[in-house]
Amino acid sequence: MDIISTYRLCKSFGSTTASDAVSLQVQEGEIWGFLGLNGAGKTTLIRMLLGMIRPDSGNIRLFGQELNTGFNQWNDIGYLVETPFAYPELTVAENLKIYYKLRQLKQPALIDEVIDRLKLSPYRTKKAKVLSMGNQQRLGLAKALLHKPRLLILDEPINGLDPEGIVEVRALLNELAAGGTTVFLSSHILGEIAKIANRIGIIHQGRLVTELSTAELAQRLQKKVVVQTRDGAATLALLATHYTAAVAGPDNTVEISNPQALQQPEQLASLLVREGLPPRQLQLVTEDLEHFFLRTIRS
Ligand SMILES: Nc1ncnc2c1ncn2[C@@H]1O[C@H](COP(=O)(O)OP(=O)(O)OP(=O)(O)O)[C@@H](O)[C@H]1O
Repeated sequence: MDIISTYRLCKSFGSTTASDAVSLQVQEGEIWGFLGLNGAGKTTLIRMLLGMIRPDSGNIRLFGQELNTGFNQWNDIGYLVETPFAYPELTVAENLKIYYKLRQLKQPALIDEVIDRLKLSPYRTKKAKVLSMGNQQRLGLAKALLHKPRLLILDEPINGLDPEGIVEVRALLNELAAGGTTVFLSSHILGEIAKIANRIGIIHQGRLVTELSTAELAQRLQKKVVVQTRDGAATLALLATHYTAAVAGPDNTVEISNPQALQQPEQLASLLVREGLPPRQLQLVTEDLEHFFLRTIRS
């Protein structure tokens, strides 16, 4: 079942189109990463999903039910949008207790459970205002997870976390997804989202430019063999007769992206040796995510 489904969702602020006919589907147990530059429209879409702002047109279904018509699934949703808000003078445990009461929960053990899960035990009796940014983020996640929602919506959840914190959040989200929780998260950090999500949507200027699984992403990243010998011009002339996609690269290198060269670089090496141009460097290079992202939003 689609846990989230949007159809041609539009929202403008004056002359700025923040959401331009966005249609997307998120299935149960997926970690769906919403990727875009600052101002691309991620928060706007998340706020529409949470009913915080109304779309100008289009349609949202959560758990198969239309959002505008008597939607009452909020107990199944946890969220963290933008900076995690906490009552600064209250302790971590007290902050969670407020959410516990607001959500009208009936299992006191949930608070300890979530404190433990988010590794907040050492800070339990510390006031929220003295927490580091990373721990404030954890407290925000703890609030979002307190009631064990089926759908977790997180806007930039790894902002402010140190590398260790990022690894922990990634493990936590994987664990939740393995247990059937659906996670929809936004980020502008490409490398991280590729590691956390199993599907990625790229948004640019309010438009969903592409949507793909992380496995598809790995396939779509451009690959090339980069060769360097003592004579760049001669190497290019030689390789261009054997490989259609041989071009001059920086620093006297030659770059070849033919599948044949990618699959059998040893043949290419033998050819160079035979012709008196033994390679000083022969490397299989995969496009980095930053480059893929820029290529995608520009196309
Ligand atoms: N309430 C608003 N009033 C006017 N313009 C807005 C409002 N909210 C968002 N925008 C504009 O809509 C566009 C999309 O903003 P949005 O916050 O959704 O982007 P984002 O991808 O979440 O960016 P960021 O990563 O910086 O949070 C931006 O140009 C922003 O300035």
